[in-house]
Amino acid sequence: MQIKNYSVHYGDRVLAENLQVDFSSQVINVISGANGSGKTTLLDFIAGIEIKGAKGQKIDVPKQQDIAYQLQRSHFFPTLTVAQTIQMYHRLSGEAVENNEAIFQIIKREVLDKIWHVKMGQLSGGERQIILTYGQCLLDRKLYVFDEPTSGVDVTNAKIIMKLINSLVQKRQKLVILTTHNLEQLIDLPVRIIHIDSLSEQSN
Ligand SMILES: Nc1ncnc2c1ncn2[C@@H]1O[C@H](COP(=O)(O)OP(=O)(O)OP(=O)(O)O)[C@@H](O)[C@H]1O
Repeated sequence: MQIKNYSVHYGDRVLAENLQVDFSSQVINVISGANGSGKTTLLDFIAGIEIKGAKGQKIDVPKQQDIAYQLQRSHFFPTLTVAQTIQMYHRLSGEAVENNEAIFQIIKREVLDKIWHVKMGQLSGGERQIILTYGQCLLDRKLYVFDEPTSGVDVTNAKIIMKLINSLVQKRQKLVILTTHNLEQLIDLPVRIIHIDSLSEQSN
């Protein structure tokens, strides 16, 4: 998958100019860069959120209905329990993936079962992030996009989230793109790091 001739202009401010970004289906594609460098803007563009000022050519980007996009600090219904939240994802996706993939069963046993009847609004930020990532990974899509999925998450929970995301690539041959400021959490994982700032420098 590729984005070509990608430019973002906000008035006089040029965030990107004629960039080309290639994504691989063999590894986790990680977009890194400073605050405000345009990581979320690029994810929004890929996911089909229309952004005034952004344009580019999408090559082999799946249709919008084949993309799962998890926003940064996404919130779910705070009064639903974990069980009800997972049930909602099941209604969207069926239970086949959960039953076939060992990683789901491990996380269910080690993390979810302990908080199964707790309301989403009562969970810690890190716990909520695991539930939402778990739910996203239950969906059966071609492309999965995660905006800072481990932001504000402790080391143990970040590892769980990254294991889930990695299973999309390794076990289910899905295309995965994520952004992060925590490159150290990617050690030992098959990743391709795309430094958005240096892409901009190359095009200047
Ligand atoms: N509608 C808009 N008009 C002007 N500037 C905008 C608009 N939308 C976004 N921006 C600017 O674009 C820049 C890129 O934003 P973006 O959210 O993509 O950054 P980011 O790399 O994801 O940052 P962070 O690491 O802080 O999450 C920011 O400086 C933001 O202020």
